[in-house]
Amino acid sequence: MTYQDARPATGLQDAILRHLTYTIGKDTAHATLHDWRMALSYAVRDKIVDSWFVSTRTAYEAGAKRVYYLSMEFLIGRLLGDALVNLRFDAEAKAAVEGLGLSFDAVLHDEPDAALGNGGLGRLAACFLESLSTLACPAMGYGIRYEHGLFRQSFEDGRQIEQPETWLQQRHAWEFERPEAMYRVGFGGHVADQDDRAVWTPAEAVLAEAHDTPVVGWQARWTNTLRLWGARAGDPLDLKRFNHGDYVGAAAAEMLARSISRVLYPDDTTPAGKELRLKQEYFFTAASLHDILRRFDSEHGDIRALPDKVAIQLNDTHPAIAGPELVRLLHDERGLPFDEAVDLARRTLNYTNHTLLPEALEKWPVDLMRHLLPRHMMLIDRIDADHAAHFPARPTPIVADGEVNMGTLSFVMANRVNGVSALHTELVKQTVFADLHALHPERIVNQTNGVTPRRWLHACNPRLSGIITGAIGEGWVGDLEQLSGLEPHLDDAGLQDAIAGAKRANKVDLSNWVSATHGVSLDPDAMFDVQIKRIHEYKRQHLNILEAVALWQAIRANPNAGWTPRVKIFGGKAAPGYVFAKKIIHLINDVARVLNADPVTSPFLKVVFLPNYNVTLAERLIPASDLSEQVSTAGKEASGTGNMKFALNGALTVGTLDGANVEIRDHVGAENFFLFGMTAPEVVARRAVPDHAGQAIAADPRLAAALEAIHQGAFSSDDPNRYHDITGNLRGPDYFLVCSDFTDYWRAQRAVDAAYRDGAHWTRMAALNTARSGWFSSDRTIRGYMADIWGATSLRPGA
Ligand SMILES: [N-]=[N+]=N[C@]1([C@H](N)O)O[C@H](CO)[C@@H](O)[C@H](O)[C@H]1O
Repeated sequence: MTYQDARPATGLQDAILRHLTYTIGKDTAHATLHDWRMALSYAVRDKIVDSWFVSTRTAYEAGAKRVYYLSMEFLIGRLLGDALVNLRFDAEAKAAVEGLGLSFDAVLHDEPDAALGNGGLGRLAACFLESLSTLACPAMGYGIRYEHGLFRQSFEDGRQIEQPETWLQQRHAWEFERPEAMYRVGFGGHVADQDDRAVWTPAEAVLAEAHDTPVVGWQARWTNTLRLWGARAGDPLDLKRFNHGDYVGAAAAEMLARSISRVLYPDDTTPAGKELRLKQEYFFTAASLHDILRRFDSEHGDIRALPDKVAIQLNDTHPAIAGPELVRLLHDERGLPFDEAVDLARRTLNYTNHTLLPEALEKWPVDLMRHLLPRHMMLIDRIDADHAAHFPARPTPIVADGEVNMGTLSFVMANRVNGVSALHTELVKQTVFADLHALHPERIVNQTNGVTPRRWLHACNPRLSGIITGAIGEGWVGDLEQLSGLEPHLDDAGLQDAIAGAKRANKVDLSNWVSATHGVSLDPDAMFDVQIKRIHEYKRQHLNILEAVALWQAIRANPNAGWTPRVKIFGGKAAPGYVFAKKIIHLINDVARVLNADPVTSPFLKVVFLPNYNVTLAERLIPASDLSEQVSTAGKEASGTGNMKFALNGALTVGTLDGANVEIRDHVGAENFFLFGMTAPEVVARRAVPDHAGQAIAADPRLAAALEAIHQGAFSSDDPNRYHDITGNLRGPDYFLVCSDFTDYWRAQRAVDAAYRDGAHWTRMAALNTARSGWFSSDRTIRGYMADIWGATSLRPGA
């Protein structure tokens, strides 16, 4: 079967009207914006299905090796705009919708974000699926169909308020139910020996029901599947109880079952550690492995060929139970000898580590694991003993101190383990997995993260995208390293003006939106200095706001010193239980209230915290950004991916040598990057210095004054002691070295001010960031996984 181009035919307006009538059941006179958006979505979806069927058939007939990406999170965002761009229908759709007298923007913005993730890890999974399709690599994503994604964030008196997210309140246009793909997943119960085979009899079971979303690649030449599992009870209603008027009891089983896929745990990096979370992790992992083996059996005969035909990627430790579960399916259910089952599983599984934060590595109490998954606990002990037997000299136990270390389990059961940036991978070898690395020196490899250029440049920044295509053609969208072709053109004044003009127009759009939705007016000629990411101490949003306070004080002291007008824009959610992070949010809002009302300084400095940061808000903010804040304590941010999106869209980075910042600086050139702060080894050394914060404060009066203002309640006159926990921490332990990096951060920010005042120079640096960021495409990352980890190939010639 040769490759067949699956690109579809057109006539979109007719299709929209047909779906409005026959799928939505509305006539044009009564249709709502939502109806039109659904009709357009169905019309577009029809065209994706054609590519989907061809891709699915081609993969089957090729008997190709398949990649399975197991992730508790897929931070997808909206799909309509992305589908239109990948189908190359965005222009026609705009014409069709406007031809029907509607606003194209309004229709697109009617779609809720699919916020099925917390941050970078979840968004990376979504970018990876899109690149897997663009590269025509047969693959499936497996995850959970949460009824409620990441909570909605709003502010009340500057405090974060969480409300349930409700993306499924209305029909989700992009999914197809697959009731035929339904699996029973057991929990609890006991294990008995029958004719020297372990037989697990669960105490309870839920059904995992599949919902498929097609993932279309660039130019719709290939479409893979994202399969999300929804949980439901075997018996949805206990009629006897119902007939006895016990209505709650009658629905209890259904409620209990559905709670497994009810809501996403809102913790980024740090694990929830709750029993329900472990149930979620086993639920989707078990259903996915069942489905993978069913498909394998339908295509291939001998299970011993599994590693040749299947590569499974574990997105962090969340699906780490896949190791024992696959051994259970091969050994207990299919009768393979234990060692062979372990070997097959190990050659099929791979694990990505996304963080070094000790508190982020999942550890489950042995009692809980034994209670919930008795057979798996037995297998974990046996795998542990088996590994220890191979390396008696250097014990690296999976089970220790009454806990199951899911990181060690993932490592021991993986063929390849990878970090997500060059620095992170080295630190993984030197710290969290140093012992295991010594035992298995070939196992850890690096795959530096990437982002899809379709969503994160072509779709979200059409102005810059058009200019680039005008200069070098459109090949860059599918082959991002072609952006380097821009560089020889950058002396052309016309091109520079166009690039500067596009950035300013994006900033005007953002200013209009911020003023319309938040009542804050922003000067589009001011520098837009943006920090958008989850709120966490290691990401140091409090270093950024401390600098804002110091700058405010400096401007007040000398208003006519020729300050560079700057707007500091923040966005990001704090895990609901993370009190210190929520305090940082409150502080930023309190500082914003005071600074923005200050007639002396507000022409030069404004602070805005935009609520409910999500994928769609990122798509609005990043094209309008001049400065990207990547200021984490070196050695803490495994990679970052926002940093790549900003560089791609011509925002300059002020950042530390942490995560992928290091590689961004290498690619864009040190002269086009504002570096500051200690390196990872310097951080470790500085932390050992007694009273390192006190010393830094004593050496920098500006820092001392800013801290004192916060401490004295300058931004919380209604509650002067409100931030004593923050100032107490920064003047004391300051584990993330905010104070020790402050002086150099201030220096870097003043260098940024100076550079921004030279518009042509700034534009050139910005354009060089774009031209030299091609390597940070998730297509490049996925090619790396295909070659170095999965041994998978593209089914499209020349991909
Ligand atoms: N979990 N986790 N880890 C992260 C992010 N918080 O989601 O994964 C992201 C994706 O690998 C990284 O970019 C980021 O540095 C890292 O902290």
